[in-house]
Amino acid sequence: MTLTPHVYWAQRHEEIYLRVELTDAQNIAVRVHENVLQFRAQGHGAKGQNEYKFSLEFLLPVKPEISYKSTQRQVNITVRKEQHGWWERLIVQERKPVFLAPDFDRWLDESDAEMEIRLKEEKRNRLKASRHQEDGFISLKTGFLFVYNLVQFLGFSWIFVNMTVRLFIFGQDSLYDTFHTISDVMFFCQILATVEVLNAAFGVVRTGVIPTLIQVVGRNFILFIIFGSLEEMHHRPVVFFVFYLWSAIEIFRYPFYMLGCFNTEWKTLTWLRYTIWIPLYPLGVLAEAVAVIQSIPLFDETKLFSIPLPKVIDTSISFSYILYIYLVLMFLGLYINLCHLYKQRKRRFRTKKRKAN
Ligand SMILES: CCCCCCCCCCCCC[C@@H](O)CC(=O)SCCNC(=O)CCNC(=O)[C@H](O)C(C)(C)COP(=O)(O)OP(=O)(O)OC[C@H]1O[C@@H](n2cnc3c(N)ncnc32)[C@H](O)[C@@H]1OP(=O)(O)O
Repeated sequence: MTLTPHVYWAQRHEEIYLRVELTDAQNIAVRVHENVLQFRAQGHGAKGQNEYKFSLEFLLPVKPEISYKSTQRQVNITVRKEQHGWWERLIVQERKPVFLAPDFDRWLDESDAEMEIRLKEEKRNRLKASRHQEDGFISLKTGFLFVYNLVQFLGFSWIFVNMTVRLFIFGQDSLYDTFHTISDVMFFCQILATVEVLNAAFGVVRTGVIPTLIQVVGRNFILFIIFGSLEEMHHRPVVFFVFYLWSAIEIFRYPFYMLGCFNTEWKTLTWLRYTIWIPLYPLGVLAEAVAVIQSIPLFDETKLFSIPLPKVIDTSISFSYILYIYLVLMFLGLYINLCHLYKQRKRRFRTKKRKAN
């Protein structure tokens, strides 16, 4: 005697779903030939562990390729309709066989199914639109970062090359007029560098705000307050050392970022970006500290930026006190940024190694 399993069905405009109630089905044979689906399998059904089979002649043409998935409780079969449309019933015979019933878990009537299609379509369109928006934002961000890094690279390269050439041509004399030849471009680059704090704050780049703030505020303090406001500092060799050390890292850092904008890297450049800060950063802070120390008597003499006290006391608080505090802050800043750069270096080379494995 042929045993038939319970079969439940539902449809969409493009597909037919069949759920065959057989537990632990094995040796499943299912195929569609000339719109007739034939199914045979062994499993546990309404009549216990047995071989079960059934066949269905579909009402309208279907594609011969079918897909099925057997789970512990049932076999799910998906058949694709030859033509997109809604069928009034599943099979050719008007009287449905007793083993066949609607699958109410998946059942939709035609208007529900149309609504489902519309919702899917809308979801797809929304996804597409947000992807377009995202792509637009990413390319705008990449373009902005690339131009920013390029401008900084050109600025710092000009500074570095100019100072090197002048050193070769004028020797020691070039140390005394660095400020006059270089300061305009350095002012421009360092004002522009405040963009890096905003980039970090608004998540445009993946980096911490504090290290960037320390870097930008630290340099701008030296550039604008110590060098910019005291003419007596302009001819000191310390300007040369500070500017040279600052630009020496930037001629590697910015091209590294430029390549990063296109997800590209040049290993030597990456190594230089994450390595030469090791000698340059402490030397840079040392040069900046020398500049601050040299400026202290000048601020005392000129009383520039001193804070006046009430007339009866007839004195003022010299700016040099602020500079002593700043000297302490500098070494605190140096410590924070050395730790940050060390972490960034470890992260970069660890990731690279993992990728290589
Ligand atoms: C709170 C204020 C208190 C003020 C107190 C003042 C204290 C004073 C302390 C003074 C210390 C300053 C001394 C300093 O002036 C001395 C010198 O500069 S000497 C010369 C040597 N200097 C250096 O080597 C430092 C150079 N500067 C830097 O490295 C950065 O400015 C720093 C913030 C320190 C670290 O950079 P960052 O955190 O950004 O690390 P990464 O380069 O690894 O970048 C992280 C990821 O972000 C991507 N990124 C970053 N910037 C850009 C960009 N412009 N364009 C594109 N992409 C960018 C980068 O690719 C990384 O992405 P991923 O991880 O995906 O690779």
